[in-house]
This record gives sequence, C-alpha cells and structure tokens, in this order.
Amino acid sequence: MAEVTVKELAENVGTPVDRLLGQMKEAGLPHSNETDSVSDEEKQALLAFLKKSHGESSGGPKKITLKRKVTTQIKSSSLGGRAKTVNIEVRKKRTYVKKETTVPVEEEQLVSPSKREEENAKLEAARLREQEEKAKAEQQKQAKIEAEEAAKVTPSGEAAHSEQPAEPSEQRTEAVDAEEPVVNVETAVAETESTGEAAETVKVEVVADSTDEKSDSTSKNERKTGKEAKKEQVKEARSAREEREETRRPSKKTKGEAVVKEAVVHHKPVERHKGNKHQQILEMLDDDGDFSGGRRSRRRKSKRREHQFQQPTQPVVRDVSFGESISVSDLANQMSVKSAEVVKVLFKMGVVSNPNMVLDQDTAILVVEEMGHKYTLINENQLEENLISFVEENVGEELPRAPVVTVMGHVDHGKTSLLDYIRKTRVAAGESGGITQHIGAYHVETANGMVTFLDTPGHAAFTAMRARGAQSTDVVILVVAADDGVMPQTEEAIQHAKAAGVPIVVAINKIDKEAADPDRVTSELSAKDVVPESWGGDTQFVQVSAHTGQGIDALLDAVLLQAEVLELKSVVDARARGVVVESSLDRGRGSVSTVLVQTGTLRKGDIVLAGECFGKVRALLDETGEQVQSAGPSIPVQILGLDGTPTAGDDFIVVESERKAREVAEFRKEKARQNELAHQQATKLDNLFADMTAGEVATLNIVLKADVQGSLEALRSSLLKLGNEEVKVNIVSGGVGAITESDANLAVTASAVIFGFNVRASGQAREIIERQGLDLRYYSVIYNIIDDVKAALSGLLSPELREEIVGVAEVRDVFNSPKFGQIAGCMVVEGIVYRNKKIRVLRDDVVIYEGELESLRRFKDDVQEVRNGMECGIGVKNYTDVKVGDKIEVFDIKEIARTID
Ligand SMILES: Nc1nc2c(ncn2[C@@H]2O[C@H](COP(=O)(O)OP(=O)(O)OP(=O)(O)O)[C@@H](O)[C@H]2O)c(=O)[nH]1
Repeated sequence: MAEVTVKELAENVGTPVDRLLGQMKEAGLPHSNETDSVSDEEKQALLAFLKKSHGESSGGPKKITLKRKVTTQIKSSSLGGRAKTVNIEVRKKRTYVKKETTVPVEEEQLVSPSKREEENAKLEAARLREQEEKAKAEQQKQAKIEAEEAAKVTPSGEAAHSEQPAEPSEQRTEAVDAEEPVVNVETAVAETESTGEAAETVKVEVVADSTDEKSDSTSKNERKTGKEAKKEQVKEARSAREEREETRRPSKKTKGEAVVKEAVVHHKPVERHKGNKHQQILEMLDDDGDFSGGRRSRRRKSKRREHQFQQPTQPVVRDVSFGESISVSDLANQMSVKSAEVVKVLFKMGVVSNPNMVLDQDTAILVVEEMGHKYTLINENQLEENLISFVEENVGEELPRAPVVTVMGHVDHGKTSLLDYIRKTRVAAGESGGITQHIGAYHVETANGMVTFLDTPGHAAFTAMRARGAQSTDVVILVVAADDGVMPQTEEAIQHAKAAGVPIVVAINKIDKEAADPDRVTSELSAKDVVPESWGGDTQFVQVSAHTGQGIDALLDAVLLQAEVLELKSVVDARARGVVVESSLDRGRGSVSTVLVQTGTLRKGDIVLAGECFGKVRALLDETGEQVQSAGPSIPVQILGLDGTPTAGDDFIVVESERKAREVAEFRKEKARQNELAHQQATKLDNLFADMTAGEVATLNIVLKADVQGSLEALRSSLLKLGNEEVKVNIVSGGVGAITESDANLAVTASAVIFGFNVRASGQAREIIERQGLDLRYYSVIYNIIDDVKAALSGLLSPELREEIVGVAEVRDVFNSPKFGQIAGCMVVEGIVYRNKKIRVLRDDVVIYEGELESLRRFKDDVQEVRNGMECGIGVKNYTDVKVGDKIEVFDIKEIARTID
C-alpha cells in the first residue's frame, strides 16, 4: 500500500488534521505536520493504539452464548426383537451479541482503504460524529474538561498525551456503552419474559455487569423506574379492574380461575406478565375476601374459633320422640350418644340388645328416663290423621254428580260391545281375540246427563279394588246374554255387587239374536235374588242389543234413574280426592295413572299423593288423550308426573306440599312393608292356626285348581272329608285350568291357601301371590295334598296348653330399697329363675299371687336368669307382700299341637 500524507489520511477518514495528528502523537508516532507521510506500518500502529484506547485489548466479552442440552431416549424394537435404545441429545444455543457501536470507524477505514469502503466509512464516521457531538452537548461538563484537556496538550507532554487525549474517546465510549447495554438488557428481559426463560435474563444482566458498572447501575435504575412504572400500571389496572368488577362481580372468580386452569391444562409455563395479572386478580379477590386465599385464612380463623371448646355447665337434656317402637340406634342418635351406651343401659335393665334391636315403647321410655332425657310419644297415625283433617277442610256446596258405572258379566256376554256402542268407538275390534285387555275409564254424555264408565276386564279389578276397600262404583250394569243365561261369572258379579252394596241394573243383551230368551234370563236371575220390579223386586231389567243399539237409551235412563235415587252429590270447589283405577309405566311419559275424581277438582300442577306414590301433576289427559286443565267429580283422567305406579283401588288425594306428600308416602311404604311381613306370616298354611280364636270353628280356606275335572272332583271330596267339629275345610273356589289373577285375588279376600294340582299360576297371579305373600303349593300326587291339609288342620286344632315349672326360689330375706321398692333376697332351689317368665308366689304351697318379676339381680347387676344354688334379689311386679319363707315359682306355658287321628 502506498504511503499517504497526514492530510490525505485525515481527509480519507473524515477527521480534522489536528485531531488526527494528536491521536498519532498519542500513539507515539513522530508525525507533527500535515505533509508528513504515513507508512502502512505507522497506520497499523495507529490502529492498534486506537483499538487499545477503546478497550479492545481488555478482552471483555462481546458476546455470550448460552447452551442448553436436553437428552432423551427413544426405545425401538429391531427386527430381531431386541430393544434398541437411542439417546437423542438436543442442543439449543442462544447467543447475545453486544452491539459494537463504539468502535471508531476510522480504524475500519485504516484497514480497508478501498474507495467503496472508504465512502461507507465516511458515512459511518459522519454518523458517529453526530452522536459524539450530541453526547458532548449533553455532557457539558465533560466537554469542558475535554476542552481544558485539549488546551493543556503540549507537544512535549508525553505522559499527558498518553493519558489525557484518550479520555474523551473513552468517555465517549462510556456514554454510548452506558446507553447501549441498557437497551440490550431491556430487550433481553422483554424477550426472556415473553418466553419464560428467566435464567437467560440473569445471564444477560451479567453481560451488562461485566461490561460496565455505570451502565449496570444505569440499567438497574432504568429497570427500577421501569418496575415502578409497572407498579403504577398495575395499580391503575387494578383500580380500573376493581371498578369493572364492581359492575360484573360474579364473573371475576371464573376469570381468575380460568387463567390458572389454562396454564394447567396446556402445561404451559404461566407467562410472567400473565402471572402478574393472575396475581393481581388473586390479590384483588383476596381484598374482596371471597377467593381461595381469603377463604382459607378465614377457614383457619373459624377453625381456631371452633376449637375453643367450652365445657357445658350442665347436662344437655334432649327431647326424644318415638312411636310404638324405635330401634336402639335411632334412640341413641336422638339422645346424641353412641348405640353402645344404650346397649349398656339396656343390659343393666336386664335386656340383652344390639343397635338394630327394636325396642317397644315402654322399654324405650325406661331407657330415655334412665339416661336423663325427656321423651315425646308420637302417634304413628298422626300423619294420616293430619291428612284426613286437611281433607275435611274440604267444605263447600255439594252438587249433583254423574254416576260411576261398572259393567260386569260373564265372558263374551257383550260387555265391551255394549260400552263400545255407548261411546261410539270400536274398542272391541282392536282387542286381541276380542277380549278386553285393559282397565279404562271414560265418561259419556247422554241426552239425560253424564255417565262415567269404568271399563274393567271382568271381576278381577273390581275384586282387587274392593279388597282395598275402594268404593268407586255407584251402579253395576250386569250384562247377561239373552241366548246364554246366567253363567258362573254372572253369579260372581252378583255376589261382588251385593257385597259392595252397589245397586244392579240388568242389561239382557243380544236381544236381537234368534235364540234370545229374556224370560229365562229373568227367572234365572230371580233365583239368584236379582228380582225385576215387575216381579215385585227392586232391580231394573232392560233388554238391549249392543249390535242394533236397541234399548241402550233405556238402559242409560235406568242408570240415571238409579243415580237419582242414590242422590249422588259431591263438592266441586275443593281439593280433589278419588281413586286410582289403573296405572302403568309408559316408556316415554313415565308413570301414567288413570284416576277417578270423586270429590273436588283436580288441576294441573296439583301435588297428588296416591297410595305410596306422589308427585306433581305434569299433565291431565282425558279418555281421548286430549290435555285438560282440570277434572271435577266423577270424571276419570289420566295423570302424568307421579313417582311410581300406584295400585288400582288406592286412594288419591291432593296435598298441600310435596314435602308432606313425600312424608306420608314414605310412612305408608314402611307400614305396608310391615303389614306385608305380618300378612305373610298369617296366610301361610303352617301358621293358619295362629289366627284361630278359642271356641270358634276354625276354617281352612282353599282355592283349588286342577288339570282335569276328574282330579278336581277326587280332591274336593277327599279334602271335604277331612276335619271334625273343631276344624273344617272350605273350598272357596275349585276349577280346572291355570291359577289365574282372579283366583289369586279371591285367595286374598278369603285368606285362602292356593293348591295347584298339575297346574301352575299365571304371571299376573304369581305377582299377586308374591306381593300378598299368599301360600301357593303345587302338587302332582293326591295323597301329598291330603297329608299336607291334614297337617295344617292339626295346626288348626286348639293346641293343648301345658304348664311347666322351670325354677323355684326361696325367700330368705326381705328388704326395701328406696330405688327398687321391695326386694326379696332369695336362693334358687330348683331349676332356673328367668327374668321374663311368669311367676307365682306360694305361701305354704298355696298360690297367693300370680304375676311377673319386676327385677332380677345378682349383687348389683340386672340379670336375665339365675341358676340353681345361687342367690339373687327378686322384685315382684305390683306385689309388696312377699315374706321370708315364701317360694317364688317360675313357670312356662308350652303349647302341644294335637293331630287328627
Ligand atoms: N248378535 C249380537 N252379538 C253381540 C251383541 N253384543 C255382543 N255381541 C257379540 O258377542 C261377542 C262378545 O262380545 P264382547 O263385547 O267382546 O264381550 P265381552 O263380554 O266384552 O267379552 P270379554 O271382553 O271377553 O269379557 C262378540 O262377537 C260380539 O260381536 C249383541 O247385542 N248382539
């Protein structure tokens, strides 16, 4: 490279000649004139000096590279089936470069003298100069010093030269440095904050540290002010948010939680600024005192408060309420003691118990008193009584109501056809085999008034309803086919109607038929005590034809006339009450119950209690399936909304509240369960004798079904031969074929056992048998039936009662205890003295008192029994005249069953 003069070099780098000469002097070069030539070596020397003066030689880090290494393993199975583990190392590198803005451009120009580079250098130098001057203007003091230093400069001042001229450039560098790293740090912080890499932030701050103390402090200050600014922002945001929260308070918790949730769900590190936000929300919520932190602290506080136990100053006396019986555990619960406590007390009273044991009312009272509590006796029927009184509030004007009619008669005599004709719909055609499969109810308008029909499939439902004491029918239409006459089911219908005290209107049907013989029917019915008015009786007979419609109007008139005689009236404006006709579970609609309103008006939305079911009436449907808003007396409706399917014949009633309905329903369920248990015991063949009352002729009622007529007759005669003057067999019903629903219902009403000889019960019959706990027995050998009945009748014979003395105690001493009254100190001389068995007091072997023991104690303990040779204390109930020398005899009564020879 060719040599240049100082002036040319100054022009090339865009620096004043004087300044360049000064720098050259500092670098130890001999140049003092602008015309002096500068060699390449000198240029290099000047460059080295300048670099040094700008701190390059200090070797301070210009860049920091952060490395992160993550090693993971991947396991793969090779073809040979051997697992292969591959280590994967992921290296991340991040480099932070300190901006090289302070390097004087002159130096670059010195080493790159080409024209293009020179121009670039010029531009860069110009920019630098501008910055430099700016810095100068800002730091006047430094400029002054610079000026002073410049003035001090003397050509001989080597030392001064070597130090002072460097200062301005150093300071200049510092000034730039002081700014640049701050910028860098802030950017770095912003970067790392947004990615959550806090570690990098720290490193970058170190860069600033190592670079320049001043810059660090400045950046710290700046950061500090930045923090304060943030604080201010947070505060502002907080107050703004608080204002916003005031207006839409309910959403704040959700928002705060949502931030956390999001972070958790996506496994993202919570961003710092978002974290701050979250923190703010938490803080705000805490301020409000209704978020977790606040709650927790409050809980802690309240816990502390709870723990401050205060000993009660006097024993807590609790009021315990129970009915006829209560279990030990329930009693304990009510007294707030452990069951074991009650068991202990009972044990002291001589009763061995367990928590599940049910105590009778008297025992429960003793326990409660013993434990120092009060008791209230509950009338268990209170609920029902309350319900009745609630219903009796149903006062209002009684208005005439439509009669409710049940059509009964033998199979195929035309019941459905008759009803079909009356309501002008063809129900019969739609039925399988023409037999009515459903129980329904509907009302029809006639020219003379309204009539409600209960459409039943014969007598079963009527019997079932009757068995539950449901009096739903006002009039029975007895259908008898004029061509067939009185048949078994006709007779049955008559019996049912008479038993229920329901007037009959006879419809002699199929009068259109050639074979019709109404007179025969009339005479046959008269023989059954159904006598027409024309023959001096009180029953209306109407000849009808369900096919031609002949006599149907007359029949309806007869029914309405009968209703008039009955003076059927009912309150309309009152809470509804009535009877359940049928109910079923519909797949789409749930429980669907057909009910007949008997009094009052049932409305949509009413709370209905029907038997053991209850619910709010969701919808009311009439017989055509149309929704209605209400139903008055004698109107049948379907109700939707009950929680179950009540049984046909159950009463339904509108109650004040769902709570009340539930309470009574629960009570009824429990009662029914108990009744069922009791009933199951009573109707078992083996237990029948328990029902017998002394002096009466006991009867074993049997419903007998056989496969063929021959066996039926054989069985009937054999069974009827059994028995004597004390017991007898009564075959309530005997027939050929399967055991039907009707048979089961009959067995319920007659308290009969059911025998099936080579026949089985139908599904519906089995359901009733199971529900009612009837005794059903299947046989295939006649002698087995006879043997069983003989055995049952043996049970029915009055058992022989024999007395057995089980223990004797001699009275050795008598004393009075203020707590237990008179106590006889005894020695057991025979057998065992039992606490719960009957006793007699004998004086000189003559019975002077018969009764029970009040207490039996050994030493201080109540005991159940005391054996021979042991001493005991006996308190005799209601007897205070025991003397020394008396004997207390404990006896048992044993029943010895007799058999028929
Ligand atoms: N000729 C004539 N036939 C009748 C009359 N009434 C009913 N029938 C017929 O008698 C048969 C039995 O009629 P239903 O109405 O099904 O008799 P039901 O008593 O209801 O029978 P179940 O449903 O089985 O109890 C049918 O074939 C009817 O068409 C009538 O007045 N005249």
